[in-house]
Amino acid sequence: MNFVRRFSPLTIVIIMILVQVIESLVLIFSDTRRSGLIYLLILNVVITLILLSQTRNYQLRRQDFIRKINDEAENSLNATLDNMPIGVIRFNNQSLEPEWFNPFVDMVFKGNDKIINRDDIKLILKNVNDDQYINIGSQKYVAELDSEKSLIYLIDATKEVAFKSEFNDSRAVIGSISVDNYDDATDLITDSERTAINNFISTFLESFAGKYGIYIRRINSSRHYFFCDYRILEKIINDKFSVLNDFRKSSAEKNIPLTLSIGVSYGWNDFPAIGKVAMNNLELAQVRGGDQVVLRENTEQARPVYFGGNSESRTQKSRTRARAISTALRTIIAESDDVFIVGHKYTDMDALGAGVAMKAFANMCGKEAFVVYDPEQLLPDVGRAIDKMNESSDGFTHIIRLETAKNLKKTNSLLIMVDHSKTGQTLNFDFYNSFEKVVVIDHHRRDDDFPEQALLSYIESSASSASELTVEILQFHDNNRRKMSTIEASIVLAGIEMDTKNFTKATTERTFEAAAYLRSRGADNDLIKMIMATDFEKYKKVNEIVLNSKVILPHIALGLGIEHQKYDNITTAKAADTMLEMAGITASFAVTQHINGFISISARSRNGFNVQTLMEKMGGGGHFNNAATQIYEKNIEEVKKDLIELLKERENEK
Ligand SMILES: Nc1ncnc2c1ncn2[C@@H]1O[C@H](COP(=O)(O)O[C@H]2[C@@H](O)[C@H](n3cnc4c(N)ncnc43)O[C@@H]2COP(=O)(O)O)[C@@H](O)[C@H]1O
Ligand SMILES: [Mn+2]
Repeated sequence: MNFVRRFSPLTIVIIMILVQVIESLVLIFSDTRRSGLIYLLILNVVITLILLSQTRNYQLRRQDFIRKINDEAENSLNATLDNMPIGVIRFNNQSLEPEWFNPFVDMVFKGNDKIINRDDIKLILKNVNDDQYINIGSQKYVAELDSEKSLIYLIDATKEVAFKSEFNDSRAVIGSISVDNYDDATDLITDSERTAINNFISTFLESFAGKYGIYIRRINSSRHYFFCDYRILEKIINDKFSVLNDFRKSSAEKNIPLTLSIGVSYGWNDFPAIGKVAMNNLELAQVRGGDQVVLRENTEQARPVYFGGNSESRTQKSRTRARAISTALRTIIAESDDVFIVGHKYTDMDALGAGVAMKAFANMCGKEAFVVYDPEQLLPDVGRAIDKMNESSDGFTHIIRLETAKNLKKTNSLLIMVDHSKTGQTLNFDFYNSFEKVVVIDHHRRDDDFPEQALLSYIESSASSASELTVEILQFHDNNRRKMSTIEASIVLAGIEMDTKNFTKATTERTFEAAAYLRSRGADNDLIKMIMATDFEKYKKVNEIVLNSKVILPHIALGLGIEHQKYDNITTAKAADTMLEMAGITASFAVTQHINGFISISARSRNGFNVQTLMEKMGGGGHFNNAATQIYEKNIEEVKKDLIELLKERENEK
């Protein structure tokens, strides 16, 4: 009968009426007495009432049961919310005030002696969007947002963060240390003196390794390798690779002009790749002038980080490298159909001079060569030099416009980039990109953005100019007595004169040797003066900036362009040059609005003041004593403020 309880009262009444009808029919047809029918009716009514009462009891019990289950479920959900190690916060999405939160949230914030408020909600929401860990007290949390329900879930990630940092700390680090100028310093000394220098180097580096717990191995007198994990590297980074300064000072005390170049890389698992990046970094540290560290993680997207670079590049006394480059370049030119030479954007006299010398070199190798310029980016002195070239000889001087060069270029042509090594600075990127074979000859410290397909690169940051480097390469050609005209020699010498400010800056004995060679090829002083003469109006604009200058910090001059006036590169550069000539000034900065809209800084310095790293911090670059940058989307005042802040930071670091 149990199943009957599940019927509804109406169903039971209908069933019982049917039963009554059937029973009545049976009795009528069996001729039974009328009183029997009445008894039967009464019996059915009683049965119906009993069944209805049972059904009602069943329904009531079922509701109680469901209610009880619901109560239990609610209690257990509340207990879970109360006890689970996840914070749940409901907030008002207009005011951001917390409306409800579970005890875990209370515990997180009470642990910090406070109750969660709208500022906490704001902070959490900011970090949800930035995908950051949230620091609350000593713990770290990740937050998930259910924006539809205005709910925040707060998950304790302290252990995860600790594990991650443990994991990162154990990354492998490989480093290579090279002693700069070791060969020059030990060239003309006795064996016992050399042994003393070797001992000094080994003892110093062993004590450096001991201090940090590094494993170090000597490969030869001037080269060491070291291994450690990232935890140790981090300490060395926090000390800003003070090993560089310590080594420079200790060797100076011993009257040995030595510095260190260090290449370091780190990463997971792939040790050969980490080692290779470390070696590339060492090469970069050396070509940037030595006395510095280049650090880059072994990942595709990692960018190099530089430390040091606090001494000017030392001159390589030996010209062995120039000879080797000259030989290698002859082979590359011999295998090419012809040669195109480009300088940097707004090609200057040094770039043009180096181009003319390389054209002569290619001609000596029996190949046709073209120096490419862009009439849209023509500086006045370069324009005058090109006009002079065109006046002389047969009218076709192989100094050609970019558009002509694009048409002449063949699949097997060679591109020589002179006076720059950043693809972003090349005269025209598409033109550069159309070459499969590229050679780089430059006197700037090497940076990233170096041409990937370079077959050969000759970078000597201690050289005065690119023109000087190319003259040396030229001199090592057996055929060097031929194929350089007076006007060509004059342009190359003008290039050296421009970068050395008439032999008063960055000159070495090699600069004068190159100049003597050019003089022997007929370089003409009057011609050079005519080419390099300053335009009268430009001179006035240079003075405008100089007159608007101030000594902003001890020995540091800052000149500003006049508001709403625009200046070209050379005017700004010349103003910085002029300010540096003033008594007591060791660094000068000219800040102007460029004719192309951006803000331009030219920076010049002397006496160990590194303007290159300063300009690098502002997105530019250049040399130790001669650097610049271009800044978009800021005005002169903002740039001036940033520059002064960096200069003050530099003062504090000293
Ligand atoms: N964004 C950059 N990244 C890396 N390096 C950069 C960047 N922008 C500039 N540089 C390099 O910084 C130095 C200094 O540049 P500058 O513009 O201040 O000065 C150069 C020329 O404008 C200037 N110059 C050219 N002709 C003359 C002239 N007739 N008289 C005086 N000054 C002149 O001389 C600087 C030439 O520098 P060089 O090419 O390095 O020899 C520079 O290295 C930029 O490449
Ligand atoms: Mn140049």
